[in-house]
Amino acid sequence: MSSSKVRPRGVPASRSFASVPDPVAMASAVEAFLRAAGLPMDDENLVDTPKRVADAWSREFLDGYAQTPGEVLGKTFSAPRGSSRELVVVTGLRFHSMCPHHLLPVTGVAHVAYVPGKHVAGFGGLSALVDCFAHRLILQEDLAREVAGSLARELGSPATACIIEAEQACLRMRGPQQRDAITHAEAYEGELRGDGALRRELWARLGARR
Ligand SMILES: Nc1nc2c(ncn2[C@@H]2O[C@H](COP(=O)(O)OP(=O)(O)OP(=O)(O)O)[C@@H](O)[C@H]2O)c(=O)[nH]1
Ligand SMILES: [Zn+2]
Repeated sequence: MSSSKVRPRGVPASRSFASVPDPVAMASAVEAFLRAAGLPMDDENLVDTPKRVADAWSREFLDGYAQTPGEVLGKTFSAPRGSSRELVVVTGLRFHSMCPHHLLPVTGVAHVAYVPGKHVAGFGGLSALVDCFAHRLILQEDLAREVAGSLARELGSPATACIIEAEQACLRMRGPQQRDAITHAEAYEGELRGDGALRRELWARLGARR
C-alpha cells in the first residue's frame, strides 16, 4: 500500500484527511499557484520557493497532525497527595498557527491551568500540547477547547482551562484591516466550567501577571 493512503498517527477518524503530507506534490501545487498568479518562476528568488513552502508547511505548520496529546505531554508524574493539589497555572506559552480560512499566520500566547488529578505534567509537555493542536488548521476557539479537553483526559484532571490571546493576520492584514486587534478565546473543563471560586482564583492569577 502506498504511504499516501495512510492516515497520520493521532488524527481522529472523525476528521477526514486524504493522506499524509506529500512535499513533492505540495511543491508542484505551490508552483502552479505562483504561475497562475502570473509570476515568473525563473526569477532567482522564486525558483526554490515551491520547495521552501512545501517543506515549511509539511514539517512545521502541519506537523501537529502526526502527534497525539499523550505522546507530546511525555512523561507524567504521580500527583502529590493532599493539600498540594492546587491550581497549576502556566502563562505566556507562545505559539504560531495558520488560519484554516485564508492560510495566514496566527501568533499568540496560551495560558494553561489545571488542578492535578492522578497525574501532573512536565511544563515542557504543556507547551508541546499547545503546539500539537496549533500546528493544524484550527480555529482559535477549537485550539483552546482541544488543549483544555485533552489535558483533562490525559492527566485525569478535575479542572482544566486554556486561554488564548492571538494576533490573526487575516484580521490585521486583509479584510477588516484591524491592525491592532487581539482575539481572545477560552475553554474550561470540569470544575472550572462553572463561574465559581476556582475560576475567580484562575483569573486573579492571570490578572496578576498583567
Ligand atoms: N471565530 C474565528 N474566526 C476566525 C478564526 N480565524 C479566522 N477567522 C475568521 O473567519 C472569517 C472567514 O470569513 P469569510 O466570510 O468566509 O471570509 P472573508 O470574506 O474573507 O471574511 P472577512 O475577514 O470578514 O473579510 C473571517 O472573518 C476571519 O477573520 C478563528 O480562529 N476563529
Ligand atoms: Zn483567516
